[in-house]
Amino acid sequence: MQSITITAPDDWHIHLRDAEALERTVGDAAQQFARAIIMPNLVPPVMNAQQAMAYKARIQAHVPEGKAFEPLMVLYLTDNTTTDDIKAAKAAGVVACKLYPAGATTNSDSGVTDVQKLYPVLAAMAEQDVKLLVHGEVTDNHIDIFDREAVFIERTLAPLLKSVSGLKVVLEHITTANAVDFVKAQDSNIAATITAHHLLFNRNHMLAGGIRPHYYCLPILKRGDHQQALIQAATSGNAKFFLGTDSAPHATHKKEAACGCAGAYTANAALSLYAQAFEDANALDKLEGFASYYGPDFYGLPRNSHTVTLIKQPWQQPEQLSLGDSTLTPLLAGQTLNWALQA
Ligand SMILES: NC(=O)N[C@@H](CC(=O)O)C(=O)O
Ligand SMILES: [Zn+2]
Ligand SMILES: [Zn+2]
Repeated sequence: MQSITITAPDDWHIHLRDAEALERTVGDAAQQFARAIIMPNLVPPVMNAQQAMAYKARIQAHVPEGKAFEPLMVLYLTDNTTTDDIKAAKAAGVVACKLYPAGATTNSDSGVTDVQKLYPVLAAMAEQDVKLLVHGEVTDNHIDIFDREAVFIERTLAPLLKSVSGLKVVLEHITTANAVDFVKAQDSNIAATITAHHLLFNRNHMLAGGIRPHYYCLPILKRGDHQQALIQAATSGNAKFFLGTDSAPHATHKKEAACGCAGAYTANAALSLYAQAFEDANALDKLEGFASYYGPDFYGLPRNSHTVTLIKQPWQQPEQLSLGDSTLTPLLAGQTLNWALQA
């Protein structure tokens, strides 16, 4: 049987939510990954060190017996974040802050309305070596949803990088050739995460032959040529591109709705999905760098010392998974996945 053994991977962008969701989300994440960057878009958001540490403890309480899983905590930047918040966060072990342009995505209403006003806070982050993680989309109604990432890069990210020096920035869940080209052209302080679903799918999967809400996430799936650029970047061995699932649970009834929520749940099958994408690109030998080396290297953390093995053994992605009192539909529900994580 074909198999591949790699250094244990980490997830550099995941949504675990809170309360009764944690049993599902933490269980799945800990099965697949040794560490994860925990997104702070709770309601209300994780805005200070104290909230981050309390959230971390709630996550840790749900790590299954016998599993080691380290949540890496992130603050949610608002118009009111101060340089003192950054110092306190750093002292508490928070590794990054997340910039959500207000209104850009799920639970981003408290996000930043004017990024320039935040430059002093970003400068404090650079000084303290707290990373900036960015949801890179503009929110203007008149900008086409398929162009929002490219416009954000030009209009917001490029000036930000020129104005705040020394800041380490991850452009999260990139979806376009524009983002790939931009990140490649910057110095080593700028990197990007790529999801499994943006490697495996393009907007045809979501829209041709019927509208498929479980493929709807933000930034939205783009044209096939953008997908090809992402595959090329992820499998190139360029250390600026690394794994971030953006696994984001929403109850099934909230996705299969007249106004469905944005987010794809991939945590329970993350490594199977990435292995498929890399195999399809004939690049399984590049999976370890992408999944297990470049993330910790960028964050200045040690690589994991244990390994995991993936075997080519078909299994069926469940139709539904429990999520507290509700159910969620994972990506590719009911379909056969070729790669399995060895227990
Ligand atoms: N990616 C998504 O479509 N949704 C994420 C938010 C985000 O990462 O933008 C969520 O929290 O549901
Ligand atoms: Zn996002
Ligand atoms: Zn996300």
